[in-house]
Amino acid sequence: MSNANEKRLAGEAAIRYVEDGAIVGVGTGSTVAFFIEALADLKHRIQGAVSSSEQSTAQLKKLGIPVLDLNATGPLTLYVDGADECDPFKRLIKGGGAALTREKIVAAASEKFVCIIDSSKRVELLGKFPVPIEVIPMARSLVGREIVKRGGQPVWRDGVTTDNGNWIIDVHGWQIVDPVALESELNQLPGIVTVGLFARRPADVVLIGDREM
Ligand SMILES: O=C[C@H](O)[C@H](O)[C@H](O)COP(=O)(O)O
Repeated sequence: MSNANEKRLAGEAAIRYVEDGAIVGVGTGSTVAFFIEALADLKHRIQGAVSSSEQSTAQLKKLGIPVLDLNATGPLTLYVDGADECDPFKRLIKGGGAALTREKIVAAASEKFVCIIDSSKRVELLGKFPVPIEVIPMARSLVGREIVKRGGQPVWRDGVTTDNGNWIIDVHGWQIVDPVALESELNQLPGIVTVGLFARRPADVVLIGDREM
């Protein structure tokens, strides 16, 4: 089966976690786009969605799904999002689409995180996909030097500005044996807004195509 078909199946399968009357946390990316399409069929049964990016907001609005402000909703029951890599413990690399900061916020506000992927995203060890890090622009070089000290090769995603007005550094060359420790350590560095490791708060459910991992 092609990756696109698996993404579609995963997006559609995640619908079974949506409860009547829910406010659904919605991630970003090509897999989530299938979920949003399927969610539109249920739009009269939900209150709306909290979006993790301008891209998802545009799609949600186009399909007539109300987009709500996280500050007004309180905790969410469900967050659905894709990933760039997923290890056997449901720990993830995210941020290939530069939406990692809002994604991590909405994930943190949600009781259950359902991650939807195609089988190419499954790995034993995280790190083949470069780890995205959102940085405050003036801290780009500082953060880059800190990454080099930790054995990574930082590459500035030149030309990309996040929805929050920041920049992205992609870190190549890490084989991440302890993603929780690395995420915690990087979170302490001045200038880093968000690390694209979702290990301290991994997914609760991973759907690869329409089957649960
Ligand atoms: O910033 C983007 C997100 O973290 C996406 O969830 C991730 O890049 C996966 O995207 P896709 O579903 O397009 O492979």
